[in-house]
Amino acid sequence: MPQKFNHTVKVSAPGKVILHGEHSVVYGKLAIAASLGLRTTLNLNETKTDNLHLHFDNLKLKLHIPIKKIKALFDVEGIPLVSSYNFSKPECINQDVLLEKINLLLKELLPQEESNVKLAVSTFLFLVCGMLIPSKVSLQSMEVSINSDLHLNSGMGSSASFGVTIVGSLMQYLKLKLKTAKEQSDSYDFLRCCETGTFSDDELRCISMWAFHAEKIIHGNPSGIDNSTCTYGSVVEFRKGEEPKPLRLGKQLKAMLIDTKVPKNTKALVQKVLDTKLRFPTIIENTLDSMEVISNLAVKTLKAMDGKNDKQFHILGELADMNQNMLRILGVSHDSIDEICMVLSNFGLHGKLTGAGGGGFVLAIVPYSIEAAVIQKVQDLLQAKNYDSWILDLGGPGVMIH
Ligand SMILES: Nc1ncnc2c1ncn2[C@@H]1O[C@H](COP(=O)(O)OP(=O)(O)O)[C@@H](O)[C@H]1O
Ligand SMILES: C[C@@](O)(CCOP(=O)(O)O)CC(=O)O
Repeated sequence: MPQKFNHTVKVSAPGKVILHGEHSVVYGKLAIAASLGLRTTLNLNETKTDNLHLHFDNLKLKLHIPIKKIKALFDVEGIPLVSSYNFSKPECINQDVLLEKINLLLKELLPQEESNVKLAVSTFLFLVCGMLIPSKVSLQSMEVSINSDLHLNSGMGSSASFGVTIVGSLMQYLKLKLKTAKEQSDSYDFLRCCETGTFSDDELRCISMWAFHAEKIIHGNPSGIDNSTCTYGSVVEFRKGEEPKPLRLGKQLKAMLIDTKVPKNTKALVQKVLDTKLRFPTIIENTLDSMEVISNLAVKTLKAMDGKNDKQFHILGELADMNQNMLRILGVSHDSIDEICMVLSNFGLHGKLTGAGGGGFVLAIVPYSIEAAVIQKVQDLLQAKNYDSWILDLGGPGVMIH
């Protein structure tokens, strides 16, 4: 075990679900997302071992990387990694050049590992290199453990939660280092050095931006909805390129989440929709437009909820059914999703896929008035078909320092 030494940081961030607008959000349409009570947590401890010790529990990965090998990655001389770079502008970093160097290192360190492990490690190294370069804080040995309550590759935003947790931890670490060393750097003014357990609005914006760039490594062309929701938390309206707008709801929303146990690949599904759009532009564009209308109506309905009766839940249910049909047209549903939606509909619940689809999770908003015995019966029936399910609160806090 590496010896514990000096600074420690603990940060967590939630996962997310998309209530309406997955896929259409990629094309600039309105979406609604909510943070989940399930979180990813990172513990960072400085050590004295000349290594970066990585423990990614969900991937059963334990990896030791010599610090000098990581420092060589951001040896900027001769390589244009950075052009007019500053900490709050991650887009200035030459991501392709940095990732190429990281991938070469990973070929040596993880020759046999599957691509999901390599993507997770390269995301981590990208953030360590990208965020530390402009800070002028020299990298020192540390132990980093990441553990998540979320299911990976299932549409719960595990990759964004993972990215936001890493960015939040590195930001908090930098704040501690800069404060201790009183080092002067461009980032010093930007980061609000404080001992409280909160991030400032500027810092949250910066966390979401860095996490968006990290998401590109795993997703290719993300809309930004996942990193925004995992950073800010709450139930939000989201449109690509804009900051999320929290929906102030009168009462806590609850959802049933059902695991199809079919793994999905977000990057491939986003590409599939694009391919279909290129072949049938009018049909797909009309479908995406209809999804925008559904999201707008869902926002209005959510805002009108007063918790007194189920009127708004009926409308939300109809909108969920329509949205699920649109997602079928886009070609991202799956037999298991259809089977689950059928079971739910027999009990007056309205399921739709959440996230990229192709498997992953089905989401159904739970009306306030539904009896616990009915919920139990639905869950038992789903279990009999080998589908696990949970009732979860929607809209908890975003990234947090512990
Ligand atoms: N807790 C975690 N530890 C390590 N890697 C993670 C973790 N969570 C997510 N990842 C990375 O993100 C990938 C899942 O991303 P993605 O397919 O987008 O699923 P999701 O819909 O859950 O975000 C994983 O294969 C892994 O590379
Ligand atoms: C399909 C999409 O709208 C949501 C993907 O969500 P997830 O990766 O399945 O959690 C893509 C995106 O918005 O970047």
